[in-house]
Amino acid sequence: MFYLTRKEQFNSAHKLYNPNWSREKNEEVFGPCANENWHGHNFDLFITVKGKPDPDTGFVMNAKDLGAIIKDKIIEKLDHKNLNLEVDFLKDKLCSVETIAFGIWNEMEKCLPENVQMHCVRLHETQKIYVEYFGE
Ligand SMILES: Nc1nc2c(c(=O)[nH]1)N=C([C@H](O)[C@H](O)COP(=O)(O)OP(=O)(O)OP(=O)(O)O)CN2
Repeated sequence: MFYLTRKEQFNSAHKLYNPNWSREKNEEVFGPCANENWHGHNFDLFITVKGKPDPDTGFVMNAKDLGAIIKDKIIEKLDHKNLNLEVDFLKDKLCSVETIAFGIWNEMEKCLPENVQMHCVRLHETQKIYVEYFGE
C-alpha cells in the first residue's frame, strides 16, 4: 500500500462557543477562543490518501488531481470564511480543529476515485497544535 500526501493552506475565522453554556463557562473553558467577535488561524492541511499505484502511470492517483479536489471541495469553501457561519458542513457545530478535520474527511471521501481511499486528515491550527484523523 502507498500513501500519497498533499499539503494545502487556508485562512479562516471561528470561535469556540458552546451555546448550552453561559458566557462565563465558555470563557473559562475556551479562553480567548470564545471571543464573540471571532479570531482567525492560518491552517495547514495535509490530506493523505492510500492505494496501489496504477501500472500505467506509477501513481496512486495524480497528485495534481488530488490538489484540484482539495481546492474545489475544501479550500474554496473554507478559505477566508467564517467557519461557524459560512461553511455548510460546519454550520452550527463546535468548530474545534477535531470537528473541522472530521468534516474535511467526510467531504473528501465522497470525491476520490474508486481505487483510492482516505487515510488521514492532518490539520494544523497553530504552530503548536494539530490533529490527525484516520476515520471512524
Ligand atoms: N483539542 C483542542 N484543543 C484546543 C483547540 C482545538 O480545536 N482542539 N483549539 C484551541 C484554540 O482555538 C486555539 O487553537 C488556541 O490557540 P492559541 O491560544 O494560540 O494556542 P497555542 O497553544 O498554539 O499557543 P500558546 O501561545 O502557547 O497558547 C485551544 N485548544
